[in-house]
Amino acid sequence: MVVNSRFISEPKTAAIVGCPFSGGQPRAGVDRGPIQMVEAGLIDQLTDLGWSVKFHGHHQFEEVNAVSDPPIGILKNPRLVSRVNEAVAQVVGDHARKGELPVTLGGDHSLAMGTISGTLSVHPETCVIWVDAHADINTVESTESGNLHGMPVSFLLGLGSKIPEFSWVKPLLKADRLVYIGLRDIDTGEKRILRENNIKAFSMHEVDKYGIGKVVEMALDHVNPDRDRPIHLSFDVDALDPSVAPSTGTPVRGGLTFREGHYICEAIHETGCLVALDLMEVNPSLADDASVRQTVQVGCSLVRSALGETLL
Ligand SMILES: NC(=[NH2+])NCCC[C@H](N)C(=O)O
Ligand SMILES: [Mn+2]
Ligand SMILES: [Mn+2]
Repeated sequence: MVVNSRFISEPKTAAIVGCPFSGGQPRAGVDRGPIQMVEAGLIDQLTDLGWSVKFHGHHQFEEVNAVSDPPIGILKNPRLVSRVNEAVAQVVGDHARKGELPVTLGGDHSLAMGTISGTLSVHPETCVIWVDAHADINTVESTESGNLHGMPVSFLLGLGSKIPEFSWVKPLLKADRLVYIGLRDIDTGEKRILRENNIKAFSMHEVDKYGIGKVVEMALDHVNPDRDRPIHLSFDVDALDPSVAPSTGTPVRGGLTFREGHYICEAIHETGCLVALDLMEVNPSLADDASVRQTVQVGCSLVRSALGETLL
């Protein structure tokens, strides 16, 4: 197996950043996602692909958990989410600085505030490909739920009013370096934000219209026209149809097929530009045992595809 990745040093090392964290949303159990993916054999699977894999156990957020954390406005667990993400940004940045590929396993998608901050601190030219049913771009003003997993992108872009607690998040992501694939459940306020900031998004409508091959090509042409910029792929497992990945906190029907999800990962691997990967929102406490096993396995196979597994 040939690992294709021009920004990663030899020997190609994948650093698993296990983040058992659920504070960005209300449903218990999403903190078990990374634990189950590792237990399902992900480390060995990546080793078999030719990676040297670093994994020193899941990150512990207990100390952070202890702080008293009343809502700020309607934002829930703001201090907890902020501190955990600040730590994640540090860890992801440290791995990236060493030329390793950080693979962050969530946990809820608020963690991307940390992972993408970490990546951008090392690779400022990075573009972000966000694969999700949701845009996760609510601002402090627009959020209706107050769940921070619906907001990380607005923090990274510097949109909305600033909260002192999150002052460590630098707005290093430019709107034209971000592209979405798989969207189908966007809040009214988010639609306006996407429009006003001219953010490129390929919803399921475009996936149906053009096919996934063309959509990925157009997405890359937008954020990475010469295929020379580093890519951070942030994959929310709820981008997949609930029949493919049922165990997740905010499932939305009409999603990506198994192959469409894997195709995205394979095509991004082929660019050789991947510098960081997130696999988020696997919640093993939702749905029956068979559905949980299926979702955990899909999570592992998406990671393998992004790290070079091919069908032939
Ligand atoms: N990462 C996710 N699953 N996000 C779901 C977000 C749902 C909704 N837009 C909200 O802001 O609450
Ligand atoms: Mn989502
Ligand atoms: Mn998400």
